Amino acid sequence: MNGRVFIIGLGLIGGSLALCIKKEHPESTIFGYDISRDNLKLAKMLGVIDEIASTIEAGAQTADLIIISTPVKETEKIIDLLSTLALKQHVLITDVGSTKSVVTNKSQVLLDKGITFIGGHPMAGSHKSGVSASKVILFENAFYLLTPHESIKEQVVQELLKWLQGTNAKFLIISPEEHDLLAGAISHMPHIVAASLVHQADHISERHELVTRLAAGGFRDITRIASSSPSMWRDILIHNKNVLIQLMNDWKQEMDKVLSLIKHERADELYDYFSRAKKVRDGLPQDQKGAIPAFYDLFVDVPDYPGVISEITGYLAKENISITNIRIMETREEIFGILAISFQTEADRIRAQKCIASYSNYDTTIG
Ligand SMILES: NC(=O)C1=CN([C@@H]2O[C@H](COP(=O)(O)OP(=O)(O)OC[C@H]3O[C@@H](n4cnc5c(N)ncnc54)[C@H](O)[C@@H]3O)[C@@H](O)[C@H]2O)C=CC1
Ligand SMILES: O=C(O)C(=O)Cc1ccc(O)cc1
Repeated sequence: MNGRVFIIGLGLIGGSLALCIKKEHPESTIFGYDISRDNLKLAKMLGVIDEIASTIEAGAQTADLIIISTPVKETEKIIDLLSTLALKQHVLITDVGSTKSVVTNKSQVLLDKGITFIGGHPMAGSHKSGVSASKVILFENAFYLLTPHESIKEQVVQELLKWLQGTNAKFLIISPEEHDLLAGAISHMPHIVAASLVHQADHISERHELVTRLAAGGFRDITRIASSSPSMWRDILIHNKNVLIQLMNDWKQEMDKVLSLIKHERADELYDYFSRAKKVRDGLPQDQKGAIPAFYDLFVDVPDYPGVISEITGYLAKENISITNIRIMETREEIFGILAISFQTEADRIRAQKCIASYSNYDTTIG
């Protein structure tokens, strides 16, 4: 498509969408604005945008598509500002925020003026922030939820889908309320729980220094999302307050139930509790991206000697297999092998397994 795309907020998500749109529509012009001048210059330097807009006003007025990819509280203010500007008659405005009810309610100021706004949420990302973390494949196979108001014509939704085709995401239309309940359960709650587990371990470490070292394995993996941007998550939780109050109360009740089972040593019921959770968890789809991205991990059973990482990465480099993370596990408990390597795709993991088998005698297992 040939048009002017204006991205407000050039971080991980705004930058990644810019790359996806440019890949699919090379004839379009992508220009951006960010409150941080340094970020803006970096986005231009990295080739994520074609042009810099000096202000939101300057960028918005000539745009055919406007994507608001700022923290959700800022998105509200930007929608207010956009509603005061003289925009192109057929401009399409969307956002990428992790909450949808507050933002879509706010978008009424645009709809009242005949300006189209379609709420959006690409349900993929990372605990990393900033334009330098943007990737063209970030949304591949991920769900991308859209929450158009019922007054929005199908043809306009199709136009937005066309712009966003380069994400290779799976688009679903859903109501803002349903979105917030689902995102609350599978994304917002896990972030709260991950942060709380980190706090708990941190308190214990005041008395037992060893806890930090022992926390290197599974604990580190399940609390990875506690490394996400604190300001982003502060805003998400406040926006989704009503849903989260309900979900957290349910969670507290659930914890009380488990506490009581432990206290009274109800062995059979505890077994059932874990057994039912295992069954549900084992049944989750493995070949698609959820809100919290999966990593394709491969564990390599290697002797713990200096130089082992470069030996393995050397084999992978010979076959041009890129990795996203590599680490020595500090515990052998529950996993076979001590070198954990993460890949972007399942195909890379399979190639890596074959590659390591052909260059060495090290055993590998899939995590
Ligand atoms: N990080 C993730 O994994 C995901 C985040 N989201 C949502 O995407 C949005 C952006 O998140 P990220 O890209 O991760 O954050 P980020 O921190 O990487 O980028 C946000 C950018 O917005 C800029 N910004 C802040 N206020 C601004 C304003 N008033 N005007 C212009 N620019 C402003 C910041 O300087 C920053 O460059 C958030 O609403 C978040 O809820 C959605 C899906 C995944
Ligand atoms: O891996 C992580 O840190 C995530 O949880 C990614 C993420 C963050 C926010 C979203 O609205 C959707 C996905």
